[in-house]
Amino acid sequence: MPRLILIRHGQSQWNLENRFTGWWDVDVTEQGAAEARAAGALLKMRGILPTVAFTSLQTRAIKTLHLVLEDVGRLWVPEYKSWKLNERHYGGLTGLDKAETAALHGEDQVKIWRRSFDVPPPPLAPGSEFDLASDPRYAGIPVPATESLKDTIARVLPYYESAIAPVLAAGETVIVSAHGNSLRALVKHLSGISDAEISSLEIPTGQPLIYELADDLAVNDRYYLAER
Ligand SMILES: O=C(O)[C@H](O)COP(=O)(O)O
Repeated sequence: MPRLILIRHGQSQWNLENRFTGWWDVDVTEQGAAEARAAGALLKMRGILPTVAFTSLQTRAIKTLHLVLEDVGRLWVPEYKSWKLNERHYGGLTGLDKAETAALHGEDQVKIWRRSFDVPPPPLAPGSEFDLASDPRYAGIPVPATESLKDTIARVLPYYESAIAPVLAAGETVIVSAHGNSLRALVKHLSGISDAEISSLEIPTGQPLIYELADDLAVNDRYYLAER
């Protein structure tokens, strides 16, 4: 039977510093690496062993995936990376401290930027230190200036349908190591969460979220592995 394992990267350095990260590339902290190893140990203990892996082009998600796969003895499985699984782009908020931003713009405005469905943060200013136009991993890719969750869904969902769903339909156990908002996009679709309800869905770092699927990829069950 198809099975989907979703895991948000372990705590990142900018999660620790409470900074908006988005497409900026930061590493996991020691705690984040420990979260990933613990996730791998739990998957191994429960006998949930990935057979195909997907991740973004961002270090925190890639490293989390590799730490998990190492702990389950599956670094050898096929692995696919795509920018379409990147975190939502936080635009002009990239690098800012979330608390300082709330003090400057108000808690309500920051909550809208962080959790609304279709309101993007202000765009990244041209020439910003967080401009990724010259990053070789994005050569030929339309790097956004900012993204709402709706924008993120518009790139994550087609990738799920075209790249991930066919692998699941073949009966594989797929692990996707990604980010808070690119996974919220996926969970919104898989669990039929409304545009209004999605604002309250939070995905913790380093916790395997399991989807048990039917052969037609209908969702039979969804649970955090640590809670079952
Ligand atoms: O990109 C970030 O800052 C975090 O990974 C997710 O941020 P959020 O929880 O504010 O959406």
